Amino acid sequence: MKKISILGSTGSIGTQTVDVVRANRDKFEVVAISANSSVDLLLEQIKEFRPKYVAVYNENSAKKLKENIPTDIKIEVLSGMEGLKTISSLDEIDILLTAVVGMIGLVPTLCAIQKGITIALANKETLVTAGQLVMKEAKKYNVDILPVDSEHSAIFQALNGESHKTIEKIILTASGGPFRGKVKKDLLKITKNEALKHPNWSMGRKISIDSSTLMNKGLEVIEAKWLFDVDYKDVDVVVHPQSIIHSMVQFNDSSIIAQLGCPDMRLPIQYALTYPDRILNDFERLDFSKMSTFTFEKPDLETFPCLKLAYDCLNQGGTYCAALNSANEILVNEFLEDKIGFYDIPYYIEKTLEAHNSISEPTLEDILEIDRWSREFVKKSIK
Ligand SMILES: NC(=O)C1=CN([C@@H]2O[C@H](COP(=O)(O)OP(=O)(O)OC[C@H]3O[C@@H](n4cnc5c(N)ncnc54)[C@H](OP(=O)(O)O)[C@@H]3O)[C@@H](O)[C@H]2O)C=CC1
Ligand SMILES: CC(=O)[C@@H](O)[C@H](O)COP(=O)(O)O
Ligand SMILES: [Mn+2]
Repeated sequence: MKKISILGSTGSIGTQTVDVVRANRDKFEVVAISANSSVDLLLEQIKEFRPKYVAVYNENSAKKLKENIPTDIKIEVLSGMEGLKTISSLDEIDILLTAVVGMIGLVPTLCAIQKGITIALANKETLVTAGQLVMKEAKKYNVDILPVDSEHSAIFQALNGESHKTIEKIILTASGGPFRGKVKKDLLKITKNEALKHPNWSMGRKISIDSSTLMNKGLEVIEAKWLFDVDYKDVDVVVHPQSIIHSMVQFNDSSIIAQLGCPDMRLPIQYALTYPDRILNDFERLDFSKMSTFTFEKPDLETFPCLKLAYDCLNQGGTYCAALNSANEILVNEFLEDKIGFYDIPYYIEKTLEAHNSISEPTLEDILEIDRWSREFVKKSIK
């Protein structure tokens, strides 16, 4: 039995993790769950899985949950950042599946690493914000960071048994998002509902908007750089609208190894939870006889400047990626609240990056301060 704690059990990745656990009750035990404020869903998960701990970030929601837990259920209810840190670093857990959205996942993930707990990482913003620091700590505490993001799981699988020295480049596939093939003038007035319609994946709202701007791919280039310890110039992006090839690795003998599958996040979640084993499931199988086309294109950096901004931040180093991420988190939120337009996202990110004073070799405190500054800068700039 692997004992699991889930950060963000009520979201898109969180509920699919719960599905994987539900199908394999003999292999996994859910020890702790958490969310920001989704009390009703947490209550259902508590009744079904009987975890020992639940952490609710929002204090009022924590209070509400406590009042509604049936008296015959024994569970410790925690709240705030302390609650997230506690359920991430419990002595009794084997693996932390981090599926919160945003860099709020950073500190709890670091706490888990410092306790030697294996990380199944969906929360890409953690590595985007503090990749250097997180990977350094993981090395120090000899902790595996197992990717859940579909592209990174594909790369991880392609690298199985290979020597790091032989990697020539990583080829990240991108769906192109809902606006693939459009040009800037078509997108000036698009709405959040259009941006939320991802062609292949059903995901949370933040990552869906990131996919529509191609910022998701930018964040994934940064994530790949840190996870696989490669130069960012060796991470290429190719648009593959079918989302069947989840990513590829090219080796020094010109061979390319890819991982393919139907778009279903339960597969990379399951692989991270069972690694190094594979287990049987009933997920849909690919049928090549029914697939007529596999296509590939170059990403359009003029229409989707966010991807280029992410590469620029990697080139600059220091805290540029942290500033990019925090600005993007605020701007996506503003876009989702109809307060700004689609192209305001790259516009204000660029303004933030221009005004930002980068710190090389940042500490956690430096990164948290850059995060605070970037958020405030963006909010003031929008006003
Ligand atoms: N969805 C997908 O298919 C994929 C997602 N990812 C990455 O996985 C992460 C999660 O994405 P996704 O599942 O789509 O996001 P969702 O928005 O669907 O879910 C987010 C989860 O985080 C919780 N949460 C939000 N804020 C806090 C907080 N302050 N404290 C504690 N919990 C919080 C939410 O709780 P509540 O319900 O209370 O709001 C919810 O459980 C992101 O980093 C994303 O980029 C990567 C690859 C694919
Ligand atoms: C499922 C997953 O891993 C997402 O990150 C997905 O890749 C988003 O699709 P895009 O390729 O459109 O960003
Ligand atoms: Mn992805």
